[in-house]
Amino acid sequence: MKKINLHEPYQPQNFPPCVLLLGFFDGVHLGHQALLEQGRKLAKEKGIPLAILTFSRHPSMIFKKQAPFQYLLPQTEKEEVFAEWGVDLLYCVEFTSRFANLSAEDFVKKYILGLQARAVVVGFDYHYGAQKAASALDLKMALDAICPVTIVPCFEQGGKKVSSTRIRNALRQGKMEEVQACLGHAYTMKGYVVRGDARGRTLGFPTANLNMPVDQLLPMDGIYIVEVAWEGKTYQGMASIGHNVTFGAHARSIEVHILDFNEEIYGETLAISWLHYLRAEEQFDSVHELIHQLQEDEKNTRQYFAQRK
Ligand SMILES: Cc1cc2nc3c(=O)[nH]c(=O)nc-3n(C[C@H](O)[C@H](O)[C@H](O)COP(=O)(O)O)c2cc1C
Ligand SMILES: Nc1ncnc2c1ncn2[C@@H]1O[C@H](COP(=O)(O)OP(=O)(O)O)[C@@H](O)[C@H]1O
Repeated sequence: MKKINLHEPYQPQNFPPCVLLLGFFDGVHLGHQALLEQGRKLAKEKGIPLAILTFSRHPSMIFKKQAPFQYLLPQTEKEEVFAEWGVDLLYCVEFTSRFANLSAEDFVKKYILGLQARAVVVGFDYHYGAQKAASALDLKMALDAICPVTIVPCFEQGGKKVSSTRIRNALRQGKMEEVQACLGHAYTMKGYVVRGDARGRTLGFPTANLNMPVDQLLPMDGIYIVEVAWEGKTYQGMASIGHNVTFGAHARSIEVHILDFNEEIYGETLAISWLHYLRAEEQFDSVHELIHQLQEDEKNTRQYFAQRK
């Protein structure tokens, strides 16, 4: 996949004809995947590259005072997913005031026809142009005669629209099964292992402490059943997102105890998949009670995986 950065006003270049998908695609959920499927099919039929027009940062960053934006999937990982889907070209626009103020007509001229689109695929709720005033239907009416526009209908799960907002809300409530149903796979984040207080091993439950992602949305605080991928292997585990309240005020940390595992892995990168919310973090009166609870968590975790088989 070739990535081409664009900054309004960009210099016209010799772009190849393409099938163009439009959108931000945060999380690349099942709704986004429906667009990718459709785009891939059209690109194959026409024998031309599949391209995506997206933004280097989330548009809300220029409208709201909220940096860093917390993504469902950090940009570099999203690009890896696009490449796996067979996307050939990624047009990445820096979302600036100048870009946001383009009229709908200018956007179509510069960023659809200018990028040599021969077919366009958008979702049913797509909007574009200044104040996002133009809709997917407007795009179809403006463009269809010269460049066919496919509008992908609403993709639902459990009778409700799949959207990045819905996934964010579910993450904030620890509803990991709903998140997974919308994504088509478990919510996953990558992090490398940093040192903690070296207390875990004394409890009989060593925990790999992960560096905190700065730009990815965390699930709600609590204790979870997880899967840990490391060096091409997958391990069962249980993880905590919280403040280790039993031991006084700590900054929020992500810690994972990997079952049936005993290796030093400081500095290693792990991918944690969040499968199921077990319980809230508790403040125990004694270390002994915490250990007892960790043993219970382990029992529940093993049971979960045994039943999943
Ligand atoms: C599955 C799991 C459940 C946990 N539950 C709690 C809890 O309920 N209350 C709490 O204070 N700490 C909880 N912790 C965090 C432990 O306090 C923490 O892992 C321990 O203090 C070791 O810290 P260290 O890695 O910095 O040495 C939990 C950790 C894991 C892995
Ligand atoms: N089963 C395991 N799960 C997680 N980490 C483990 C495990 N076995 C050994 N380790 C190693 O032990 C370290 C955690 O031990 P711990 O006493 O909790 O120290 P720290 O507070 O530095 O995390 C991990 O970072 C990892 O290198």
